[in-house]
Amino acid sequence: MTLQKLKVAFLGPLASFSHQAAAESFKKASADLLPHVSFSDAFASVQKQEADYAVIPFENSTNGSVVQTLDLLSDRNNQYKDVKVCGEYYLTVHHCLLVHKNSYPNGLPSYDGKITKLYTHPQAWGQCEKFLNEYFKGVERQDVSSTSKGAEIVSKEKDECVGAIASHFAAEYHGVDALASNIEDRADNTTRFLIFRNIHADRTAGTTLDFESSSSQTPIPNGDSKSAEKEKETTRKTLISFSIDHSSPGALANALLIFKAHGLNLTSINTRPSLRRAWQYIFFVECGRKVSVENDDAVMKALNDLRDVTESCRDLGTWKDQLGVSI
Ligand SMILES: O=C(O)C(=O)Cc1ccccc1
Repeated sequence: MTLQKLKVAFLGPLASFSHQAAAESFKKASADLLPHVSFSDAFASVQKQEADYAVIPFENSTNGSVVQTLDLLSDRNNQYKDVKVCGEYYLTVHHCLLVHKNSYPNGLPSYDGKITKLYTHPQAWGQCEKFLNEYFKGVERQDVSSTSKGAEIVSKEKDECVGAIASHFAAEYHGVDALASNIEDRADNTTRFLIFRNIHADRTAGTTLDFESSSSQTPIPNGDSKSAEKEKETTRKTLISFSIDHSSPGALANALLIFKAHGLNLTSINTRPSLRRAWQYIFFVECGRKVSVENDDAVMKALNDLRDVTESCRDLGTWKDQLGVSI
């Protein structure tokens, strides 16, 4: 029997932050990491079971939610019905301002203001505002599909008046220089990546990976072994989306009360436009609970109750909290 390597989709090209997150979160598994040109391509790969997992940025500690990911999760055309979150990974993100090789050998002090265009992924601008305002105020900004793509463009661009925001790793990979390093506004700049899989797929990394050591379906151990004790200390997170009748007073409050009733602690609420009617929204609620025998079916019960008070609702997955865990 040949054991096929796991296939993990990420936003490419190689040397993007998503590549780094995929490599680190799957370092204990035997996995092929597969670059994709967009988040939607990576999601589609998991839906079609061409990839076993996808690692996708969900929010950044400086710049907030990644709206493209929320839009994928909105799944307005029902394209990704089997794709659910199964894990998360926190990556500390350090950005550099990249320029042509040897164009500024003396670094930032010798910078003469000649750069007229900068490239990066939309997520990165908001993480480096202070630096950009100080050195590149008014310079044209061009969104590209990934930070690594920006570094690649700088390496190929004949006109030397361009720069990109990306990692040191991307600088090395594409053969460009870092004019400045650690240009992020905050030293603790961290991106939370969600790990997605297809609920119908049988291939899994199983207990090799920290994030998959228990799923919402796994019965909670009730013994007094060390692992049972540890498991009880674990927080599980769940993501649920729903839409409500906006004309009905209290509709949102009623939906949120259901989380409280089942002991699910609300940790974040996001919205995206419903795109069915202007000024109406899809709500994304993330909640957490410490696992116990008593609350093992809390999510299922909450979803049942939510169906009575929402227009539509969807379980987007349950996974193990990695924030309180030493990784
Ligand atoms: O463009 C990349 O490198 C990505 O993986 C998306 C991204 C951009 C900025 C911070 C984290 C992830």
